[in-house]
Amino acid sequence: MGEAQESFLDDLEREIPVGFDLKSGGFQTPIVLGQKIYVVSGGTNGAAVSFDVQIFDKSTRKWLTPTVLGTQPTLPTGHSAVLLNKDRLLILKRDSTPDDCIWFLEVDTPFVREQKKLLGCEVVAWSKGVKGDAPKPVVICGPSGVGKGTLISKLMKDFPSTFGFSVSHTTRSPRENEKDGVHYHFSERSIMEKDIRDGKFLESANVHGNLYGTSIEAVETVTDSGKRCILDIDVQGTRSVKASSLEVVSIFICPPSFEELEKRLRARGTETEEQIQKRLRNARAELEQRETPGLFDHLLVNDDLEACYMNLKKILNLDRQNIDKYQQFIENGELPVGHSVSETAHKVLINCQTTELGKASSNLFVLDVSSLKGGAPGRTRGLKVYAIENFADGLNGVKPVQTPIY
Ligand SMILES: Nc1nc2c(ncn2[C@@H]2O[C@H](COP(=O)(O)OP(=O)(O)O)[C@@H](O)[C@H]2O)c(=O)[nH]1
Ligand SMILES: Nc1ncnc2c1ncn2[C@@H]1O[C@H](COP(=O)(O)OP(=O)(O)O)[C@@H](O)[C@H]1O
Repeated sequence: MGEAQESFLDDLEREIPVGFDLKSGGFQTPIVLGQKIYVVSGGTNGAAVSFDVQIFDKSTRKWLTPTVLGTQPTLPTGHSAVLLNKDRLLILKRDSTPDDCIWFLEVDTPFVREQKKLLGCEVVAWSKGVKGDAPKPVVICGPSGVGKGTLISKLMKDFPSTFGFSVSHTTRSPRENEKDGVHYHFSERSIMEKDIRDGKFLESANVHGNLYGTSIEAVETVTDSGKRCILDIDVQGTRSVKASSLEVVSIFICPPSFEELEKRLRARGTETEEQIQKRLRNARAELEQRETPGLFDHLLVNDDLEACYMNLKKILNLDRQNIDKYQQFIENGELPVGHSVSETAHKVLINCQTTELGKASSNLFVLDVSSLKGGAPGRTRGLKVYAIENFADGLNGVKPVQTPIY
C-alpha cells in the first residue's frame, strides 16, 4: 500500500466510529463520496464468503447496510477500488480469470437513484465490466399477433451464439407449446409482486390483464453468457427500460393493416374470443404510441415475413464482418493479476505487480473511463485498456503503445 493511501486510511479511521476496524481480516476499500464512505470488504482469507458493502454516513455518523442489486462477483483473494464519474466504484479483482477481473459497484447512477426511490432505502448495484463495445440489448415491441415471437425465433435459430432471449416473468397461464423457464417464468401474482417490491425487476407492467416483467437476473443471465440480449416487452416496458440506465436498441413491429393483425391473431388460435377482443383493443393504443418521440429507434412493418426479417438483420448489423469483430473482443482479453488503481482526468491508471496483462512488457495500464456505457443491471460496456511503456512524462505525455488489451 502506498504512503498516500496509508495516510488516507489514517484520516478515515479518525472519521469513522470505533468498532469497525478497517485493517482487520480480508480486504477492505473505503471510498469517500460526498457525505458517504462506501466500505467494500472481501478477501478469501477472512471468514466472508461474499463481498460486503457498508455505508458510513458522515452527517449522521451511522452505518447503513444497503440493498445490493445485481449478481455479485465471486470473492477474490483481494481487490483494488477507485471512484469513477462520482457515481460508481471500479473494483479490480486480484488473481481473477481474464473475463472476471473488472467490476463496477454502482452507487449513484441513474439506475441506482431510480431503485433508491422505488425501494425507499440505500441501494448499490453490481455490474460486470465488458470488453470492447459489446452491442446493446434489443427491445422488440409491437401488438399481439404482429409476429414478434416469429421474428425472434428466426434470429435465435440463425444466430444461436450471438443472441440470448430475456425470459420474462408472467402471471398468465402457459399456452400449449410453452415451457416454463424457456418462453416465460410462469409465476404466482403474489410472489411476483413481492419480487417487484424487493427490487428484483428491471421493469414490470400490467398487459392484457396479466402481470409481466423483466427480472434483472433474466438480463444478466444472457449477458453473462456473452450474448446480446433480446427483450420481447410491451410499450410500457419499453418506456421503463428507455428511462433506465440500460442502453437498448428499441424496435417497434407494425402490422401491414389492422385487418391482417386480427387475421393472424385468430389464425394463431391461442386465445379465447374475449382475450382476442382485449388484445385488439390494446393494439390500437399501442399502435398510437409507436410515434412517441425518443421511444422507438426503428419502426418495421411485418408484411412479408422474409422481407421484414432481412430489414431486422440490417438494423442489427448482422453481416459476417461485424460478428467476427465482436467474437474477437470476447476471445482476446487478458487481465491483471495483482494491482493497485488510481484515477486522473477520465483515465484510470492500473499498476500491476506483474507484467502479465496482455502481451505488454509494461506493468502500467490505462483504463479510459470516458468510454464507459450502459451500467447496472448486467454489464458496463465499452471498456478500453491500453498498456503504457513509459510513465515518466505523466499520463498526458504518454502515448498508449501496443494494441488495446480490449
Ligand atoms: N412490460 C413487459 N411486457 C412483456 C414482458 N414479456 C412480455 N411482454 C409483453 O406482453 C404482451 C403479451 O405477451 P404474450 O402473452 O406472450 O402474448 P403475444 O404478444 O400475443 O404473444 C406482449 O406485448 C409482450 O411483448 C415483460 O417482461 N415486460
Ligand atoms: N409476416 C407474416 N405473415 C403472415 N403471418 C405471420 C407473419 N408473421 C407472423 N405470422 C403469424 O402470425 C401469428 C402471430 O405471430 P407471433 O409471432 O405469435 O406474434 P406475437 O409474438 O407478436 O404475438 C403466428 O401464427 C405467426 O405464424
